[in-house]
Amino acid sequence: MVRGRISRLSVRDVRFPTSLGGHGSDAMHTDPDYSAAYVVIETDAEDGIKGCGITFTLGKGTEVVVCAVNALAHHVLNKDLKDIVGDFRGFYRQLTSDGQLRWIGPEKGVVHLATAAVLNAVWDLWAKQEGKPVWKLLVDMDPRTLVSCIDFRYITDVLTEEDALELLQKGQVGKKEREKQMLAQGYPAYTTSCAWLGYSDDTLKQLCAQALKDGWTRFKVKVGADLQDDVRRCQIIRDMIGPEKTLMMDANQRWDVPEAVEWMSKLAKFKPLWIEEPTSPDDILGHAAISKALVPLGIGIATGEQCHNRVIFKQLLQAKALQFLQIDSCRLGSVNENLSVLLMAKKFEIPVCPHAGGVGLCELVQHLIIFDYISVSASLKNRMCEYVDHLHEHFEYPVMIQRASYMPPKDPGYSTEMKEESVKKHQYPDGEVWKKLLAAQEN
Ligand SMILES: C[C@H](O)[C@@H](O)[C@@H](O)[C@H](O)C(=O)O
Ligand SMILES: [Mg+2]
Repeated sequence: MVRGRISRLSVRDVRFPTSLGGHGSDAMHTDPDYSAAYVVIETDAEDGIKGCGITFTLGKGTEVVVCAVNALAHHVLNKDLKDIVGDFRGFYRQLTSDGQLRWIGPEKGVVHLATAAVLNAVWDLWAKQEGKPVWKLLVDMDPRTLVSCIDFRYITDVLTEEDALELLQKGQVGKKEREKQMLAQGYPAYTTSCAWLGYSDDTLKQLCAQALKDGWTRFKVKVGADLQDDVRRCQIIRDMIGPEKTLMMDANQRWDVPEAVEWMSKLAKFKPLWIEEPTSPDDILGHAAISKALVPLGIGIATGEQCHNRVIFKQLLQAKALQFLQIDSCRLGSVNENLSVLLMAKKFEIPVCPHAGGVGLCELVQHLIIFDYISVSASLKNRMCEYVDHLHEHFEYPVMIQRASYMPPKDPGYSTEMKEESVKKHQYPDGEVWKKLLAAQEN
């Protein structure tokens, strides 16, 4: 089924001026322009099918990721897709272990974001050629093939190939029923879109009222910049959603460890399910200390959107530093590395609640979490996938939300293909949208 030699790779810098409306803003990222390094790979096969992949960025710096994608391109060009996916572990290893490029990683930062964009495009291409959405490609794949996509280097002390195989084989039981359930009911979601930090109280109230009308029952609010503001905003939301609905808080790495504990003790009365990214994403023991202090107050720790790689996730799990694990489809090395993290989370019995606050992240991560439910976790307890209501109109296959749940995508691929018109308009700095904005800034 898999065909063609990769004949072309292009990468573009696509930016949306979301900062103008405060969309996506938080305590650390006060002016985010949701952006992507957008990769398209083509083959010499006659079908004309292209693979599209993104990694998520915030405006400035997208051009750096674009450079890194170009630096990785020679690993992909002129390769047969059959050879890539036939030894996907080897290919992942080749990309992440480039003897020169790994010096500016390894498996972290810009070069890893670039790896994600390239691999996301490969998964999109593979799934499109198979005529299946990525989640279904994964669900239908036999456990041995799934395991052959994973690089177990650095994680065999907690997850060996044999462990992974065993977990996936166990996951086969009841798979058909769970797939049916997903197709009928979808995967539960929560919304972050009402309560970005840059929104006024009026906007917050209006969006929250609308979200309640639309059936949302789980809400995330940004905190961390100013305690009085947090108290006021959390009070507004809690009053509006009532005591039963779920509230989460997200500080985006704003605090030191003692400050996180102190601040959250003051917000505990709003009964948050979790505090997300209370401190530096690299501080594993710091997260463990915060977790130890806050779990008795009924507050869990969630983190992962800026977790470099499977090694850090391994240590967060080993150190009991998190109660909710947030995978990211563009920060980790695509499906391959996410598979290893889903399996480690299963082993440690920690619920996975993916990160999706960005452009295209909802589109991608829905595939991973639907696969996780059907083939790995088999549980919805304490689990939900983030949703943000921004920029879906720029995608060829946008997410479908019904009754506050992600409905499994049916179109082949990874839902990553962007509308050419949108890409052209938003390309930085020459697209129509940016030409206008940059000219206005000059005047
Ligand atoms: C800058 C971005 O919008 C972040 O604030 C966002 O990803 C956030 O942390 C989230 O959890 O959705
Ligand atoms: Mg977050």
